[in-house]
Amino acid sequence: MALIVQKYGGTSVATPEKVIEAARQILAAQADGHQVVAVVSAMGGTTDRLLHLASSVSDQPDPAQLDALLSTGEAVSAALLSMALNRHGAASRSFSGAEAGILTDDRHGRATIQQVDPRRLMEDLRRGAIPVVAGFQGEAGVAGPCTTLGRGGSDTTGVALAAALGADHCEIVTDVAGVYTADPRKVTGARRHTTLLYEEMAELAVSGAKVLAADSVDYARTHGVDLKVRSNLTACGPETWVGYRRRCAAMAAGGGSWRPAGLGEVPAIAGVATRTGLVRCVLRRIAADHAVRILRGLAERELEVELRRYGNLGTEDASDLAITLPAESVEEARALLAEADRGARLDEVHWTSNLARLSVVGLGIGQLPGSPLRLLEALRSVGAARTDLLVTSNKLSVLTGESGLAEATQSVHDTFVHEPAVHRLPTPDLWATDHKELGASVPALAAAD
Ligand SMILES: Nc1ncnc2c1ncn2[C@@H]1O[C@H](COP(=O)(O)OP(=O)(O)O)[C@@H](O)[C@H]1O
Ligand SMILES: N[C@@H](CC(=O)OP(=O)(O)O)C(=O)O
Repeated sequence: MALIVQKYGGTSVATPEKVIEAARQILAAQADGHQVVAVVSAMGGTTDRLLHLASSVSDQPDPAQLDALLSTGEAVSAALLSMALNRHGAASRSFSGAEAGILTDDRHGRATIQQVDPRRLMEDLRRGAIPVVAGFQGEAGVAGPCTTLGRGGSDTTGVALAAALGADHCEIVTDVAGVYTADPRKVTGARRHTTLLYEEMAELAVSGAKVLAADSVDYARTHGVDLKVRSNLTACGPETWVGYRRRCAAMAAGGGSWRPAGLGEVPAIAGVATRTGLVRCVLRRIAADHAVRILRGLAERELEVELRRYGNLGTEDASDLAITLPAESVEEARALLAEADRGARLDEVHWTSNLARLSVVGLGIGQLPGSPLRLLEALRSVGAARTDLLVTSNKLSVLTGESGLAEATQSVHDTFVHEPAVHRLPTPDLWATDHKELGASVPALAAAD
């Protein structure tokens, strides 16, 4: 019937029992007449253990060797899953990313998929076999060295294979039943979405909702791959669909009429997400050429840095510069500042660590008057620190302290998610004709699970 790519995350292959359960679900899909390509992550905790192992041998491991090491985690789970499938009589073999035809650029540790040649997988599918692909990895050009795609990269492997194989959709199998309005393990009352648009999911993912890796959502959007996020406990339970086509279908089934949010109406909230482990660096009164040198240096090193503020607070020739970066990048950033500082005065540098960014995502939320104020109020009501408010059309975000983050997130979720939602959808070309015919509105949120 359909060709489906099923990606099993680290939590879904964490133990031999879970590997066997994954095999059972794959076989059930095959028995239903579907062709399945499985993609697996390393068994839960393995990648962190391998990183730790590397650091106990070298404080600066060669990036290519680090990739060679990290890719073994996925190789283990792929081989185990194939064995479990074989044991139940299914033809199956495991593939490394390279064997599966995944070609990347050569940026070790954060490679980008450039091309996928799925012919070997297709041969196996034609023979009725079930290919199991090690996620998170590829090769830098044909017969090039092994590369890895960055944390959470197996999601991108699944989506890229689904696109290359022309699969019906890509299933992301994980330890929750879909995408919620906040991490359901941390926020009481988080509600599962039945459908989400790529744009909503992409903002949630970059804001820290780790249920899907941000790169995989971008890949899915550009290649038109529908994503189904579901629990590893059952293939028939609740789920969340991410993509235009599925939202259209859900709208058709929902009845009612769709309309964009009017001026002053509350847009639908996709969710609240947090990122921890951030550090803020403020440089006071630095000269413009110096600021440019620093920003250029950060960009050249490809450090993940957010420019939070750059502005002149009164004096003509000097401004304040505020940046936020993940704690892992601080050492490199400090070295860069010291280098850029040669000959300049940099005595007023302030570092603040243990920060978190708390974001509220919703299409059009930034254009709604008063919504930034409500975010600040929600934080104030629980005594949470708040600084560097950022407002974009689809997101409000603020820096706060890591301590008290749970309470702050709950308060912001209570404030925004329990308000009545009106659906505000972009009209990509794909929809231009469809939505008029469908003329339906969908409750974006299922009843709380
Ligand atoms: N908005 C959200 N919806 C669902 N899960 C979320 C959300 N935000 C964070 N999560 C977390 O993401 C986790 C799943 O991601 P991850 O641990 O990377 O799983 P996997 O091992 O399957 O890749 C969930 O257990 C949940 O705690
Ligand atoms: N093993 C990699 C790749 C991955 O995607 O893992 P998971 O699916 O468990 O998030 C990581 O830990 O980042």
